[in-house]
Amino acid sequence: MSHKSAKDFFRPLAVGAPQPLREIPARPSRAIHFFDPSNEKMAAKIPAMVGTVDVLLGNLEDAIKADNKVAAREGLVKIAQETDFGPTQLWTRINALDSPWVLDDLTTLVPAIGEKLDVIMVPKVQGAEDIHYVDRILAQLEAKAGITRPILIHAILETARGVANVEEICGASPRMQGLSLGPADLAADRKMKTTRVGGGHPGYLVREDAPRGADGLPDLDAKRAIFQQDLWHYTIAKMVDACATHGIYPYYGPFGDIKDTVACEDQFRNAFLLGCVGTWSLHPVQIKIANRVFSPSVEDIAHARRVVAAMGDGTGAVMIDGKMEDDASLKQCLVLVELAEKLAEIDPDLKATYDAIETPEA
Ligand SMILES: CC(C)(COP(=O)(O)OP(=O)(O)OC[C@H]1O[C@@H](n2cnc3c(N)ncnc32)[C@H](O)[C@@H]1OP(=O)(O)O)[C@@H](O)C(=O)NCCC(=O)NCCSC(=O)C[C@](C)(O)C(=O)O
Ligand SMILES: [Mg+2]
Repeated sequence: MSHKSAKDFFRPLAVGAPQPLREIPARPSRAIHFFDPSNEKMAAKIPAMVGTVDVLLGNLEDAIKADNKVAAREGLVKIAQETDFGPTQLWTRINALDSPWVLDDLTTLVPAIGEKLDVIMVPKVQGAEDIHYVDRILAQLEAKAGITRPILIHAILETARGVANVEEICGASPRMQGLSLGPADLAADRKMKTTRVGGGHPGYLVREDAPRGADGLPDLDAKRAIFQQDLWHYTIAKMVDACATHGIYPYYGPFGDIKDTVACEDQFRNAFLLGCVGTWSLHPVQIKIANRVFSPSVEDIAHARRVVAAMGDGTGAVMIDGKMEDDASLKQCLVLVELAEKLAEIDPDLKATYDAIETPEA
């Protein structure tokens, strides 16, 4: 595998293409809300959703019928041209690189709405070669269309090979913005035996030991607690490490059981706690869940500010509520405080909530 020299990594890949970014901005993206631009009823709702969700994503790939692929592409162009997105980001998910639609997706979208598109999500990414292909063609199209800032790339991990190559994918281009989990395709590709779109599985569990009976032997008839485990823990943790290593952002992905808002919130929170910055929303009901979960809680911010106040110059160790805090726990607290500040910039309700927190004397 040949790698570019350091001096060439940030060179545009086409004459006249915009300068690649040296750092990917940490823009709030708690919910990436999917819509089908060929579905007129759904598309009509999009302009009113601006400002209520961090990212609106016009989906062109799976979940769009083959007969509607052109209508979806054209519908997205129309919505993008007619809508002022304000603080809300506009993303798209293009068709897979081996599909008959992807070339037209790119050559249509970039000249028509390239200035408005923040991020292009590429499905079923297998390795760095897929990112290199999209990277070069975007540069050519941007140069031709006179686009002034680079369109970023987001890869969905939904094949075993993609997961195995996750680090080279993250480092393949300065356009790489982040990664999402594609649990349905990934399960199929790995031959996992779940038929669900994300979420846990009742068969994937650990069981409490049997209690000892009067004879000192395990009572195998006793009722024992079981704890469902997270099928996606390994992959999410791997994604988080790869993204943090490369300065880009990890996201959960779809939760297909739309009606089970409680389990959805649990799955999203697991991802938040492990380091993800956001998730997908497939239905309007999931936006509120994602915004709540991926915004630090009032309790977390109150605690974090106390630690920040108590730690002074950040060195040494102090006791707060019986617990030791030191340089490292200060850094943990700063992750939450800095995230809250970023979110408060774009979410006035959240700003009011955080502003109202009284920070007691340390
Ligand atoms: C699940 C579905 C079919 C239920 O659709 P529904 O019409 O049955 O739902 P509803 O509750 O009856 O809808 C209520 C209202 O909300 C609207 N609505 C409903 N959804 C949306 C939406 N997203 N955005 C905006 N509006 C929406 C809908 O049009 C309706 O409007 P109305 O009250 O005026 O009649 C529908 O919500 C939908 O199609 N969602 C998007 C699905 C999607 O994008 N799937 C692909 C991503 S997941 C994936 O690809 C996997 C992955 C990563 O690749 C891998 O793991 O491998
Ligand atoms: Mg998929």
